[in-house]
Amino acid sequence: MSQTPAAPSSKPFLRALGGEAVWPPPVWLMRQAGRYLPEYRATRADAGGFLDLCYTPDFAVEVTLQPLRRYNFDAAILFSDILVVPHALGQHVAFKQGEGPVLDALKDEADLAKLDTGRVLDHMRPVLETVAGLSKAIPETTALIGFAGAPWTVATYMIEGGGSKDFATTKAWAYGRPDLFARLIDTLVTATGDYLIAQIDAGAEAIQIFDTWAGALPEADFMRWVVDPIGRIAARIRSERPGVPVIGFPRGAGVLYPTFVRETGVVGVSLDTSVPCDWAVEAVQPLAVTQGNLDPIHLVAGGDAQDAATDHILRTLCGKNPHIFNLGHGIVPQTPPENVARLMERIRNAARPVEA
Ligand SMILES: Cc1c2[nH]c(c1CCC(=O)O)Cc1[nH]c(c(CCC(=O)O)c1C)Cc1[nH]c(c(CCC(=O)O)c1C)Cc1[nH]c(c(C)c1CCC(=O)O)C2
Repeated sequence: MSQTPAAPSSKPFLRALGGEAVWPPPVWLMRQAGRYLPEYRATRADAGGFLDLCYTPDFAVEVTLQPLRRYNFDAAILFSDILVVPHALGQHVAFKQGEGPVLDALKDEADLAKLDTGRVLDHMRPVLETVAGLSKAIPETTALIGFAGAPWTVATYMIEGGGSKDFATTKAWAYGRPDLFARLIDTLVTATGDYLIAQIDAGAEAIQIFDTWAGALPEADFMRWVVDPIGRIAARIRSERPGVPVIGFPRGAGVLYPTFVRETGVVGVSLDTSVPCDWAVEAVQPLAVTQGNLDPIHLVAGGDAQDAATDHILRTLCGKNPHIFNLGHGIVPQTPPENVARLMERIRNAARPVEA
């Protein structure tokens, strides 16, 4: 029996992930829902705590839609956080205003043994309800992105008990007790895979896996703790939910970006701000659909410098090869919303570069 090929999507973001050099390039911004928007701050105040916002579908749907209303982005990203996975596994997680996340740090084997993958999907019910609500609420041409943190980055928060400058405790586990650390990573691969498959079943059309701290590891450990776990999650999605594109974000991977793409099999890869665009055209675009990589601080500074940096990405990464316009990391709270409007206008009105 021959399979009917899927109808080409009317969603520019999904067309780009399918390999089409869409013009103007589809655009969304990492952390597009957040504190730079006054309407986000108002909803967050109504919700109470940050986790209440994540676990109350009406609020979470509302804050996901807020940046779409202003800027008509090509994709919506589920409003949640990467740290709902440790929370779902039974670890204590809190978000303190002005302090960022605080977790009860995992100290030993006994703490590891308490993590329970069996409770993840039940815990995530409200988040999955948000995904289902969003898939009905977003405009027809907007794609819905589900996401999770990568095992390595999530493990750093679980072991350090929050943010960290040098990940010294996590690295000491990874290097000194790789057997124990592998158990944590395996737990996260299972929980994250279950959670992402459930997001797809609730309506997510693409998945992004955030490995914010991938660049902290030397090569051999990058292969073992970044590439291998993300590769296993991506392979599971390919086999259990074929056709749903996965975007990896191995922030700080540098010259290992091509290796990351080849070894994980991701369809898309998000380039951080430090990746030179001309290098990415040669080294990464033949292997995957790229996304990125405007410095989020350009959206703070604004003006001609923002325009010039935007044009550089449009002229190099876009037009010839499929590319999704985005930032190289999340938008920051001090961003003036009018600079995002300026960016959108610049991208949507740009003339397609003439092919050399
Ligand atoms: C490392 C990481 C986290 N969370 C995330 C990452 C990976 C991406 C990256 O590197 O930026 C991912 C994330 N966090 C959030 C989203 C929502 C969707 C979106 O992008 O719009 C996404 C995709 C909401 C959030 N997650 C958080 C906020 C701010 C919370 C508030 O309203 O006070 C938002 C909107 C809190 C958070 N969450 C995290 C930290 C360190 C903090 C505190 C620092 C900060 O406030 O930015 C962990």
